[in-house]
Amino acid sequence: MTVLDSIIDGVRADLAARQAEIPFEVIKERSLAAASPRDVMTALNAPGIGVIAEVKRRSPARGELVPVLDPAELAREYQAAGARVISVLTERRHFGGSLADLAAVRAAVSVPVLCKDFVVSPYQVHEARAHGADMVLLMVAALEQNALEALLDRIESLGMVALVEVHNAEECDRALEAGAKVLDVNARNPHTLEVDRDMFSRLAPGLPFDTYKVAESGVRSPGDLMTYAGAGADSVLVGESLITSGDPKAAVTQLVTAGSHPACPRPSR
Ligand SMILES: O=P(O)(O)OC[C@@H](O)[C@@H](O)c1c[nH]c2ccccc12
Repeated sequence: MTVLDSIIDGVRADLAARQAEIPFEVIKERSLAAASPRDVMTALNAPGIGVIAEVKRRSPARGELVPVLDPAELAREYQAAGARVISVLTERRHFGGSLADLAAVRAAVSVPVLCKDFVVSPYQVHEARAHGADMVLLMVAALEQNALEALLDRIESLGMVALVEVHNAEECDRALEAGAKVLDVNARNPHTLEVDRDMFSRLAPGLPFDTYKVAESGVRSPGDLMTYAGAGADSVLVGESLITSGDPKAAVTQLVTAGSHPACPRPSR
């Protein structure tokens, strides 16, 4: 059993417990009654290379990242430093997150918010929206093709944007086939947790020019952002290196500054 398999098992068990408490119809009503989604595409398409900054308490690879983390305060710092979208890890068992973290961040910032979880059921899409999500992650590696398509449609029908995560060429084809408009190439292999920073530059040339491209995982510095920009990334998604930097606001500022520098390569879109 790979790391991804065991995470998904835990996600399904937690999901079953929540479903036993709140019926699908109720969570659906709450998602429809929530404040309208924010405009993700306009935020992502601002000039220069974008920074999506992640609120992440722990990781399967590193354990706890910092002892006390106030998600709302951290998100405010990310926004003040110029992050375009704030990603919130909501998975509990391996990342220490929660839907409460998502709601707290959504209330603290005015930029769009990404729900980062292992979504396997429509129930989770409605939960995400009910807690303020504007964007929802779908991992191709965790989903059969028909589930991927159905979840993507549901995310869009609620006015949100799907961030579709891929790790290889076959997953890129499946994501595009499903109609993904925003793709993220995760340099971390979800089965082994190993980071391969060349993954983006191998996959990006095969993607349509009008697909919005996010490079994800293992971004440590403005240099990494420039490298990904040179390979065609429109935005980078960064978690761990911000959280552990000691000064997340300064770390985001450095990335945003590099991404808007005239010498930074521009995507061709
Ligand atoms: O902390 P990093 O190395 O900057 O990586 C962030 C992000 O890519 C990582 O949290 C992630 C990528 N895909 C995921 C899927 C689920 C949970 C988490 C993730």
